[in-house]
Amino acid sequence: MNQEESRIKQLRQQLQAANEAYYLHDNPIMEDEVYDRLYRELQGLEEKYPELITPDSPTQRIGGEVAEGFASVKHQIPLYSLENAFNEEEFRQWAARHQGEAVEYVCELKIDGNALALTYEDGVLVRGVTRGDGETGEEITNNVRTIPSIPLRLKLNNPPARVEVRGEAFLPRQTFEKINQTRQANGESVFANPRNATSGTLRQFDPKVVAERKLDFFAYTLYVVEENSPWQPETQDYSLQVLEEMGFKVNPHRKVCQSLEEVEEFFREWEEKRNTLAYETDGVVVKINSYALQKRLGFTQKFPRWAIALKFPAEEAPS
Ligand SMILES: NC(=O)c1cc2c(N)ncc(C(N)=O)c2s1
Repeated sequence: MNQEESRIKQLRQQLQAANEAYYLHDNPIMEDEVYDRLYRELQGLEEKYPELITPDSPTQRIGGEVAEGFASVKHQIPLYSLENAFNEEEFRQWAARHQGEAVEYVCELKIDGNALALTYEDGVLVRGVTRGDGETGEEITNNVRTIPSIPLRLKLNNPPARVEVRGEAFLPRQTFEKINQTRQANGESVFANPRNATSGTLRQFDPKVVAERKLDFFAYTLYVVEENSPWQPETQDYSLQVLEEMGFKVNPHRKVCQSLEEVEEFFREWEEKRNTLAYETDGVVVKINSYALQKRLGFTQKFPRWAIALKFPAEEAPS
């Protein structure tokens, strides 16, 4: 490897580490002007040696020309919807349907955004698709690549051949407010809420517009497609740990619960605290932790039997 190649490799590692610290851990390790200088040096070297450009280089996030439209793509693994429970009684009824097993639950915050399906092959992001109707979505890979908290390459040395990740793209409240202020200043219509603003942004034809909006992403489902991979998780809680190791942002406010009472305690805690968060959450997703038990319970026509969304009461509109 000649001197320029090793400099390119070093710059990519430094910029990737800086991105991760800033976007995943909200803990910058580099001043902006240093980042910009290193980024420009990498761009210069890649312009000089275009054959050395790789799809996961930090300079390749805002690629693609303006799309004409989005292709329809069938999800390899459908994105399921969740059954809702609006009160404790409905939650208890759901739990009674599979009671009798010593069940461990995982409670996660339900993020009020737009679900995305990501596909990685040999550790590299190859496709990003909207939820659509759960079976078929829109292929928006160039837009997904601009989301800083979505890794272009998994941080694993020996990644599985194929990995499917699901999660929620969202806009933190402050980012949402800024977008609406800009739109208002430009005489454009404003978005009603962060979820609509996220949806409108994901379906922009110009990736540069998407990049400016700085969408964020929490991963919450991992499918390691090959059976005997060392990364094959057996529980939801372990899946979330593997997703973090892979370089995804995973919501930290989650809890493994050994009883229904613990689940209800987690729900009440976050019903109280949710307005302290930088993003909107409309409930708690409760899943049975064991994948073996999830598999045994399976799905109804519409929902997994092993998960439920406990919805927070709708907030009073500000008077
Ligand atoms: N429709 C679904 O299956 C889900 C939807 C969501 C959501 N909006 N936010 C968080 C989770 C999660 N942590 O599992 C899920 S799962």
